[in-house]
Amino acid sequence: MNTGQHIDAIDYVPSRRAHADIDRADGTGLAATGLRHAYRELTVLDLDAFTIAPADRHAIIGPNGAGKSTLLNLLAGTIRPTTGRITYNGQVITRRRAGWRARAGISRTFQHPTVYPGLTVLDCVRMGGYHHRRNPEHTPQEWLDLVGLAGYAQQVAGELAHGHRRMLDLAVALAGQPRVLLLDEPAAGFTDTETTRLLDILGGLPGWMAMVLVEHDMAVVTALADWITVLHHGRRHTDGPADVVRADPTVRALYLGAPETAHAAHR
Ligand SMILES: Nc1ncnc2c1ncn2[C@@H]1O[C@H](COP(=O)(O)OP(=O)(O)OP(=O)(O)O)[C@@H](O)[C@H]1O
Repeated sequence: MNTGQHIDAIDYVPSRRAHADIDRADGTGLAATGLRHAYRELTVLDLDAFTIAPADRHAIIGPNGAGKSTLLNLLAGTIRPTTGRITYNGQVITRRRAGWRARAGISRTFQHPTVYPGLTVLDCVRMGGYHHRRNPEHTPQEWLDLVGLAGYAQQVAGELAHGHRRMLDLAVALAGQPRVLLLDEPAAGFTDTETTRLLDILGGLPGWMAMVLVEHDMAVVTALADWITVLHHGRRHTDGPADVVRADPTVRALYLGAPETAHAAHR
């Protein structure tokens, strides 16, 4: 066990979500065991287990630097764990790169969207769905319609405003026809109108699509998630059904601050 200074600050808490959840789903789903990530000697994430079964809507919350994006990056394959194992539908994918995982059904959006800035909006979505080009569920234009960018198809992606760029990032991820959608602060920097639109879009996605949501905005978490994991200094502070975690006095005191919103804790 690593003894990095970050991690020692909080007790180890086993997940309330058993690996039986994956078994219940006939072995399908995304599962990590003994997942640890360190930068040099500093461990920034240390989780015994983390599982996503089909149709799960799972939010990861916690203060800045808690390890939320690190966990998402490990699941997406953007970074590799220092130790631990990740499986997807029973297959070990720990060393698989992000592109391989996207083709296998694990797509993600970014905290800072990195859409192909020189391509048109439409071509970005074509790229996102490239591996399904012979048998797409929807055309690129239909994905743009869904996210409200129908009128921007021929615009250069790098010239989009922040909110539109985020929506494009989502369309690119969806064009990959994910079974697991990883969302890194999808509502960050959005106006209330854009957040409402985002919630409509995400709430309208097929029920079988699993979602892992890193988000500071508790209104978004409440609208989308049925399960919450609270990370603190890289460890699971607690997890459980969304309403139970939101009512937990320690979570409220440590993280939520003012009722109903986490924004205050992050500003
Ligand atoms: N490339 C890196 N090199 C060194 N330390 C890093 C690196 N990336 C992240 N960290 C550290 O890892 C810890 C976890 O970072 P991470 O981005 O996962 O936190 P987070 O919970 O997503 O935070 P936020 O809410 O601010 O996005 C932080 O202490 C951060 O400074």
